[in-house]
Amino acid sequence: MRPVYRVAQVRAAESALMATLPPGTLMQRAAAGLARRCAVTLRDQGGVYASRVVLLVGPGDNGGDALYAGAKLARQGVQVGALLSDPKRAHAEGLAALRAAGGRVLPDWPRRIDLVVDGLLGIGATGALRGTALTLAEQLAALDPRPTVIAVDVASGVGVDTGDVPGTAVRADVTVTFGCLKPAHVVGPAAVLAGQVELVDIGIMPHLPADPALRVADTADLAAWWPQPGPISDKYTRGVVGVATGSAEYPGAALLSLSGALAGPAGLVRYAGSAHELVVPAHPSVIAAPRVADAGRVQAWVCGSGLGTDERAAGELRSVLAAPVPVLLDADAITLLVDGSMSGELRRRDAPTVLTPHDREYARLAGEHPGADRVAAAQKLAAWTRSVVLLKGDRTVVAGPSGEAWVNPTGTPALATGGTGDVLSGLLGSLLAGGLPPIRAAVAAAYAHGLAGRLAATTGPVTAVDVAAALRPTIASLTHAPIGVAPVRPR
Ligand SMILES: NC(=O)C1=CN([C@@H]2O[C@H](COP(=O)(O)OP(=O)(O)OC[C@H]3O[C@@H](n4cnc5c(N)ncnc54)[C@H](OP(=O)(O)O)[C@@H]3O)[C@@H](O)[C@H]2O)[C@@H](O)CC1
Ligand SMILES: Nc1ncnc2c1ncn2[C@@H]1O[C@H](COP(=O)(O)OP(=O)(O)O)[C@@H](O)[C@H]1O
Repeated sequence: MRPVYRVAQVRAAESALMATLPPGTLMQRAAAGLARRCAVTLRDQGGVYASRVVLLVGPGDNGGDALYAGAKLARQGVQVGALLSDPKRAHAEGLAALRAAGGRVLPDWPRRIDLVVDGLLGIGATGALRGTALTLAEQLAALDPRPTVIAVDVASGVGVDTGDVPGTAVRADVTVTFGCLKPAHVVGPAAVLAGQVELVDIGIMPHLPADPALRVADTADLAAWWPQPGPISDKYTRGVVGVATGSAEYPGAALLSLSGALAGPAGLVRYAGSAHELVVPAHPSVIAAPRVADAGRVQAWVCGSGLGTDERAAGELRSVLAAPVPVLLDADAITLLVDGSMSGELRRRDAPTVLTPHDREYARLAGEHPGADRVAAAQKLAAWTRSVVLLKGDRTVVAGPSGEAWVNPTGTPALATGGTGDVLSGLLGSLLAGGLPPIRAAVAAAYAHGLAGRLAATTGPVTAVDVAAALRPTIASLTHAPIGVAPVRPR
């Protein structure tokens, strides 16, 4: 797990550490890491010596980092020029260091540029870019050919704590950040503008709180969490997932959510719904019944996609909500919840509930669009519904009722195609049935689903069927599941 901290947490940790160090130490550490990364990029592009670097320098310490890094590069033979957004307020010592190393302040953009270092704004940014900083960012975006851009700490113009992009912002190829990740690196449209994020350790980690604002799962988490069968497992002890999706009208939703469920760790998949005669020929291992009440015992239910919103569907949803097991609600189940008649059943549930809305479903449930702060939006709905909320998107957010929040790093636009949400819900339900706590089940499902989308995209345009098929190799590689039979050693 990689922790992510908000600006106030970072500032507090930095202050605590700075009190123990000579003034300027942290900026020197930051600038050294930044200069190292710039030199690597220049080397990859053909050479450091005599390459041309433009520093965009704002009025704060972010500009100071850029100036000191520029001074280090100038000493390695790089031609470094600085464009200042606010010359009177540019970091004076940094500027003196740049000049002493042979760098200079530029009156305008030079013609040849190998690398731009964006030091306009860092964690002191508020709102959309304005003034000369905005002009410089617009001019940068218009450069042709586009030079490589390395952002200092964050790409200028993004909402650091939210990942929102309220106006024009710099698009970076690489962001060199200091101390820890911030939300703008991992969530919302800002995450895309960050490019590849590299973390420079400046020593603040021990001063950061144990409880981060946000967490990002990694492959080690997935390997540790994914339920695995053991020698004494049977199909029931591995967990049984019930899938109440699809209908005679929308049988595809049933087939897709079942294919997601069948890729998960549950030992048995049951289906309940009016598509029951259609599902068994496609998925012979599934036990199918017409209604939830006839389906038999399960350890988790998945309900919603393709279910419809008629009386029959509402009745099935009531049966699912009444079950004392974890329940995942998606699509039509969310629509059915919106009219409020089942909100009592939802709030009274003792067993966990997971809601998986996309933005329009979120707006229907919450009465407002998720807005600029997607993490806060997911946390708010989670607290209000006492559920785990998986808010879908390019960087899917998972939040629990206690405020714990995660963001998924594996998403891909290839998943923006009909039915992939059904595959996700089936997989997530199987993880719930397999015994994973609901936040972990949601995080793990989104992670594997994103990777499966990426894998499916390597062989052409992606459909939801391709994503479901790609789940198997993805999960095998994530969980190091043994493939084949271990060789028996001759005695
Ligand atoms: N603290 C530490 O220990 C370390 C910090 N480090 C570095 O410091 C960085 C933070 O520096 P910082 O606090 O000086 O803020 P920073 O982002 O450079 O500038 C803010 C100024 O910009 C302005 N401004 C704001 N919004 C604007 C907008 N939308 N459009 C235009 N202008 C806007 C605003 O001025 P205003 O005009 O509003 O008065 C404000 O004064 C951090 O990201 C990291 O790089 C590293 O060295 C490691 C150690
Ligand atoms: N632009 C995008 N980039 C990355 N992932 C996306 C994008 N658009 C949608 N997704 C993902 O694709 C899935 C779509 O789910 P959903 O909207 O429920 O579709 P459906 O109802 O057709 O199955 C979700 O996992 C979502 O996070």
